[in-house]
Amino acid sequence: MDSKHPIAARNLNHWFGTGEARKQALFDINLEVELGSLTVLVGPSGSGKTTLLTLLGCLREVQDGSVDLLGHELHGASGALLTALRRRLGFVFQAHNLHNSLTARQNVVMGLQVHGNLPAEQADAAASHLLGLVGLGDRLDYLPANLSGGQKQRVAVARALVGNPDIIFADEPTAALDRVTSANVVALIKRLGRERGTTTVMVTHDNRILDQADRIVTLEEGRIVKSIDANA
Ligand SMILES: Nc1ncnc2c1ncn2[C@@H]1O[C@H](COP(=O)(O)OP(=O)(O)OP(=O)(O)O)[C@@H](O)[C@H]1O
Repeated sequence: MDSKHPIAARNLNHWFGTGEARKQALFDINLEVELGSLTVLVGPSGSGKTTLLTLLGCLREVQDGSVDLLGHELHGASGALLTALRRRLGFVFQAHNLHNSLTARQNVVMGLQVHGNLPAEQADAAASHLLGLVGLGDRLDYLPANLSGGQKQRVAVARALVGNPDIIFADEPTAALDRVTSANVVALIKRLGRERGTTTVMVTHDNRILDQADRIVTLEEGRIVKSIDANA
């Protein structure tokens, strides 16, 4: 891999549908993401942000062009390689996909299980620690049904981060969070970037996050129309 860029997309195009209904959603996307940085994708509804995020995150098949992720080409990659790469990624999407029969802590522990078998005590401790960091230290044993939307979102954030991923992909992760919690989540992501070189790519319209971003990439009608390096 180009060690400075855990993600590099080149001449990336993407289409949905077939025949008459076939419609191009992304046009000639070129993007390099710096190691340990926070990159934010913005743009109007339907501009292709989620499509791009899911392509970079191995959640959608690359049809045309190239994505180099952690030193591996995703275009034409085998299922086994994609599975191995996904284990190195953390995802926060709006549909939290929490398990309703598991407590907050057990849900976060699930985020560790793809990484092999940590002793249960250590896994519990890591999950409790992360839940404490997102302000849910007093809700460890609550079921999702007894948590608010914002609290469930925080559980999803903790689950994405607990496995110490190389890259975090997040779609509006702070949408349902209050100001303080949102700031905490962003501070945590920034700290992971500094201390562990964790790279984050996030779709968001949250101004509090835009202020903290290293790069802001604007999409319009499937094209990158602006890319601002906030540190330049
Ligand atoms: N599964 C799909 N099948 C067909 N078309 C799709 C599919 N997913 C997205 N699209 C289309 O691709 C384009 C980009 O959608 P995408 O969800 O990436 O936009 P977005 O910028 O994330 O929007 P939003 O901010 O509303 O979430 C849109 O025109 C959308 O209708």
